[in-house]
Amino acid sequence: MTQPRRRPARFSRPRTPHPPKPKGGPGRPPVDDPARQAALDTLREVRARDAYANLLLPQILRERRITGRDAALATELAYGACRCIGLLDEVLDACTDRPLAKVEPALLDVLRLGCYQLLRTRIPPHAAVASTVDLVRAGHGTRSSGFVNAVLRKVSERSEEEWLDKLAPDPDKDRIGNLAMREAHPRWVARVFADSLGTTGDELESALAADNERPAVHLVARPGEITAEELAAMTGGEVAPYSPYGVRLAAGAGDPAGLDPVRERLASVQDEGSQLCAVALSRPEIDGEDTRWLDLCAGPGGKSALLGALLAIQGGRLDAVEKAPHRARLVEQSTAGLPIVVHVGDGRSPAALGLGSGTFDRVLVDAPCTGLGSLRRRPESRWRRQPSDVGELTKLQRELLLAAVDLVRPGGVVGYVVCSPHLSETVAIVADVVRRTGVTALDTRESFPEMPFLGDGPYVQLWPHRHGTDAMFCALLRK
Ligand SMILES: C[S@@+](CC[C@H](N)C(=O)[O-])C[C@H]1O[C@@H](n2cnc3c(N)ncnc32)[C@H](O)[C@@H]1O
Repeated sequence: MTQPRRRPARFSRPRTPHPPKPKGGPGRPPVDDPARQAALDTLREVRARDAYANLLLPQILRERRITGRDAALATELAYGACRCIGLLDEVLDACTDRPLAKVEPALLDVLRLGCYQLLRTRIPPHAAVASTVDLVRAGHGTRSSGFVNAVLRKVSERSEEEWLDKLAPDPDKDRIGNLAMREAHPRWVARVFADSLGTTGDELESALAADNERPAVHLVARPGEITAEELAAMTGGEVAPYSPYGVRLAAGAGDPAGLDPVRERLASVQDEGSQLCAVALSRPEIDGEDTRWLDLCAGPGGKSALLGALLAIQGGRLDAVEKAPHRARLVEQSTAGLPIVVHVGDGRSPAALGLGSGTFDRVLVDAPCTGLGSLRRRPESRWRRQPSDVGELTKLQRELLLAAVDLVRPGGVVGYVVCSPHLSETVAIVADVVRRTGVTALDTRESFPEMPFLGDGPYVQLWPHRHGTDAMFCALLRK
């Protein structure tokens, strides 16, 4: 292994250039470090079984009764390390004498956990290394712990900034690659954001950085049952800036499922951007009847519940289609008591479900997508998604939107929504369907009257760094 050149530290965090060598032998008892063990188990399951960290870790914490500071540390380490797996691997690769692919996967998990602590937390380096090495010794013996100790000691010789200066592409030659590594995104995702924003400048950096922040939790107050102001007073949250039904919970407000209004079905958890896209469908004026609405991709039912509640007030019925039976059941649960009929089936074959051409006044297509607009919610997902996923999804999105245009009546409105800023999933799909069917693109910005920074239109692309919402895309079309 070549020793990286030392450079002056730019960060003020405490640094120990040479953390102590591991002590103790193979007979040492397993460590009692519930926070790091929980984080490590999460990293392992994410790698080995494609688990979702944001679903698995809360379960581990509950089962092991890990609370308070340990729970906070486990969360910071597990989510933080998952978010920057690619960056951690670049640094680790520079500190090992064999390719990372040849490192035993279970040891790689440990290295990632240790590397994250060294680069991105205030944990003193000697504590980060020693506690990580203890985890290895407990599970793998002294030989492996020696290897981990040696690699992490190398990592600890530089701060994150210094590693980035050494490893990131030259910004003058590859600005996107540089920002991608600095903000811990795959390069292709940074490219997608740059294409959608139309810049590789400071705004791209802000957009990438926003994915590394933990999002605020939003509730939606069910229309006709409770107002946003009442919900805010009951939950200690504050009325959200844009959605007429939104409440933003204070950071650290705890599990929203335990809040009284949520248990009593007066409210549910829903990103403010999702609320706005559902409400937008209801906003353009239409002539004549306005009582038959359709949600063509309904599971798990967040937007159906909001649309169904609006229809309960004005009179009408929502048909909700969902292909996956278990998700259709979730729609039924989340919309119980509302004027909604749930159909299990494929939205591309609506006739098989008894849904006729030209029968609906408004149709929502909240299509399956890459989810590149909600990376801040799913720590590991940016590294799991592949550019090759896009082709299959865009085919499905196009087919679903064409089916929606067929199902809406002349004069009715179709809303096309994805949680992604990828141009292939957004404007390219809509442009193609407009061209093929002759529907009219509405100025969708008019149906987001509360929102600033909506650009030139006619469609709406929300962004975490601009609006504090997920990066939802919405296009409204009139037949
Ligand atoms: C983005 S999610 C919808 C989220 C939902 N509108 C909400 O607000 O809770 C897309 C949904 O479409 C479903 N889906 C995928 N292919 C489908 C198809 N061909 N027909 C109907 N639903 C489909 C997926 O199972 C998934 O539940």
